[in-house]
Amino acid sequence: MEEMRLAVVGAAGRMGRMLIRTIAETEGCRLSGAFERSGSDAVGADAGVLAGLPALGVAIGEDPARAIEGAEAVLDFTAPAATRALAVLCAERGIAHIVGTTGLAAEDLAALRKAAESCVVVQSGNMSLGVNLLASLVRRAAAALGPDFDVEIVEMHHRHKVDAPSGTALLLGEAAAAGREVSLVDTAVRSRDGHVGARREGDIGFATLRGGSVVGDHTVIFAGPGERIEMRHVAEDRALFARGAVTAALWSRGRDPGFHSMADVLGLG
Ligand SMILES: NC(=O)C1=CN([C@@H]2O[C@H](COP(=O)(O)OP(=O)(O)OC[C@H]3O[C@@H](n4cnc5c(N)ncnc54)[C@H](OP(=O)(O)O)[C@@H]3O)[C@@H](O)[C@H]2O)C=CC1
Ligand SMILES: O=C(O)C1=N[C@H](C(=O)O)C[C@H](O)C1
Repeated sequence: MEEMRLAVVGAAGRMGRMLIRTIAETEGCRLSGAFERSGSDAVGADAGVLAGLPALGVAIGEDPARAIEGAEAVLDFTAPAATRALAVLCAERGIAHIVGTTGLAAEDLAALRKAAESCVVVQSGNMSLGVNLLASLVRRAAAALGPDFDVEIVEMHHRHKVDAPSGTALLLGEAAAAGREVSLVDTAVRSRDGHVGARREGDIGFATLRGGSVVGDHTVIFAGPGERIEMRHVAEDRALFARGAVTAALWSRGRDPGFHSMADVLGLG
């Protein structure tokens, strides 16, 4: 079968460069296009060279429509505004949209679900196997432990991260809420500061740490009467996320339009 053609958005970013390297080393796919924000220093550079590889013959563009022309899937780890604009472009062309961008608001997710009527959308706050397996374990633990066990989610990321809580922390929070059969919107306490009062039963709390070069640490704590369970995932390398995104792109080939999570891709759904 012909290699699958993949385009990378936000190509000069931490994940963009990692995606270019991962595509180059993965059998069955090749980079067909890459673009960056208009005015970026990376525009015009060879995508391979930008990612620390030999030249790939794909120049970084600044016109999204041209960059995704001919692609079968677009890998998108950028920012919410860029993801929303791409959702429309991918839907119009029936191109699979693999979304790793975090910090998405409810309206952004609604736009992705709308786009999924016309193309495959795979969206996840974390594309790694480990985190998606952890989420299914958290769901089971939350269902088994019940309200005597308070759920707190602690995450730490590098100093450059702009959104909080992390997409992964929210994904794990959703898993805990699903296990308890409650809505995360109704139970989440996303930060605490000052005289906030005692913890309400059923709250799902989040705490955010930022610093240094931490790739991504997440701990889900179930704190009960006299005992505590901590479930932890440590990401040591961004390649994890890039490999997950490329796996999702390959999985999307030939599928009907629809909205999917990484758990669907990995068979953990
Ligand atoms: N789901 C997952 O598994 C993972 C998700 N992420 C998420 O991916 C996103 C990116 O992370 P990271 O790579 O570290 O961030 P970076 O800031 O390094 O990269 C983002 C890139 O996207 C570019 N960009 C932003 N807006 C646009 C636009 N409108 N058009 C084209 N390019 C644009 C940025 O350009 P500029 O610098 O000019 O703004 C930048 O080059 C974050 O939301 C992060 O949380 C990260 C890792 C794993
Ligand atoms: O911004 C990052 O770096 C990461 N973002 C994702 C998140 O918000 O959870 C995934 C990973 O933890 C790295």
